[in-house]
Amino acid sequence: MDKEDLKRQAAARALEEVRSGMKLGLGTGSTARHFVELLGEKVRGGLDVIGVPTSEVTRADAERCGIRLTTLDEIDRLDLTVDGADEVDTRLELIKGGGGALLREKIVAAASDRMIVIADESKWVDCLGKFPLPVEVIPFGLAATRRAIEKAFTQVGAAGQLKLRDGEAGHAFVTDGGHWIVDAHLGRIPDAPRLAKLLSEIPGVVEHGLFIGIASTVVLAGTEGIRTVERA
Ligand SMILES: O=C(CO)[C@H](O)[C@H](O)COP(=O)(O)O
Repeated sequence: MDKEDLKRQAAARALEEVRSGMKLGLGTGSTARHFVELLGEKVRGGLDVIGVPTSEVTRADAERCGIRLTTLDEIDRLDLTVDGADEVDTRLELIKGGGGALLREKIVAAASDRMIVIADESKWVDCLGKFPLPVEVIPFGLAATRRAIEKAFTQVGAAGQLKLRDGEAGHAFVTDGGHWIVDAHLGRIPDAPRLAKLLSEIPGVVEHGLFIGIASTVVLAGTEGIRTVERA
């Protein structure tokens, strides 16, 4: 079974949690896209839901699939967000933002009663940090912001290279919010909750890819089957 099959299986399991009338956060990335496609099939079969997309790419996918969309300005809370992740640890702390949508993903997940993370089992780790940690930054004063980010890493005993994410034609990658992303190649993040707090205090940092205490459930699809882990 290839990875896309596993991602789709995880997405299908999460879909079992969706009921008519729900307001849903729609994640970004290849695994979340499977969920959007499967949800679209249900919607075409009569399921009545409304979604808030976490990126322009997901907005386009959802529209193509016939899913009704709204915004967080028009509705209050969401019942459920289903999204992928780049890494998940045993405390259900996440690294997200490989696809560059971390800011909207975090806003949407935080506005949801539940967040289900869907992933293939390769995303499950003992310690976060092998996947480069995305940090969304304001272009103004980038060098100063980078220094502050590096200081935060030192404070938690982490170290590694910070690389500005490349976009098209030699330009920096630009997020849906018009910001840049620096990816931190740390290898290991010893204290993710503390690092999350420190990064949030840096003025030039818009958001970071550490999702702490946000995911309620992780659905992991592997060759042995599907495993569901709930946050303690
Ligand atoms: O955080 C994300 C996008 O910003 C994605 O959820 C994350 O990168 C996982 O993507 P994929 O399902 O393609 O592995």
